[in-house]
Amino acid sequence: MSKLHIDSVTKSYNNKVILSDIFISCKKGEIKGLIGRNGSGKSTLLKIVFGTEKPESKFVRIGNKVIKNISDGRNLINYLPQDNFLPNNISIKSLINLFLEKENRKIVLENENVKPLLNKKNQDLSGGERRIIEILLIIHSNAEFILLDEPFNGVSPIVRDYIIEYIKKMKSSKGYIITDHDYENVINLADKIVYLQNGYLKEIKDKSELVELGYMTKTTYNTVYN
Ligand SMILES: Nc1ncnc2c1ncn2[C@@H]1O[C@H](COP(=O)(O)OP(=O)(O)OP(=O)(O)O)[C@@H](O)[C@H]1O
Repeated sequence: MSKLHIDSVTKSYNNKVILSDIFISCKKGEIKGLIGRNGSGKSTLLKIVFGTEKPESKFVRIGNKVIKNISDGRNLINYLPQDNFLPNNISIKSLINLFLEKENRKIVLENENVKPLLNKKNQDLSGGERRIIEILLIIHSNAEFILLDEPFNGVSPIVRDYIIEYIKKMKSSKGYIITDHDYENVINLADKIVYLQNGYLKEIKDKSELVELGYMTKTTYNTVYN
């Protein structure tokens, strides 16, 4: 079974260590939830794994293949950035044809949420509509491992639920690392939760640890979980 193995990730900005010798792995069929306070380095970690940010050190491997840059990871790892990444002035239909391999297009072209948008241009979509298109393009790429940076950002509850169900439906064929401030849904969706703080990753075994770690107040925890 394929496994994404990420090791020895170290990154500093302006002499401040953001990531200190990070290790994280993900198996096919597994969803890892990555949470942490604002500025803890979650996006930086995902960008480094994908290859758009340069670290001081990293070791990324899928199966026996070492991934040193974006081209090594082509068809193996894909990444949904926090911010919109699709070009403007191009119809959604053309974007689907451009981004996806032929065999993966039909399922997206025939998706009930996508169909009404096919002839619209990217810049004419609402934020939530754009996020659905972006997520579907990433999930239906040939990549075996998917990194999702704030997939629920700016989407209404109904769209968020749709995305959650969609990821669950697609779970068996891919591995996911997901980060989002919608921690409740990340926690519900993920098989394992890791918490990033002060450059280190810690596996969360019990949600109550999130209070001890200062991620949420006891009041919020009691309101949400008790
Ligand atoms: N290009 C950059 N130059 C300098 N500092 C940066 C740069 N990119 C990120 N940082 C800093 O690195 C830290 C981690 O940023 P990052 O975006 O990875 O955090 P995050 O956990 O994803 O935050 P959020 O949850 O707010 O999106 C922050 O303190 C940020 O200011």
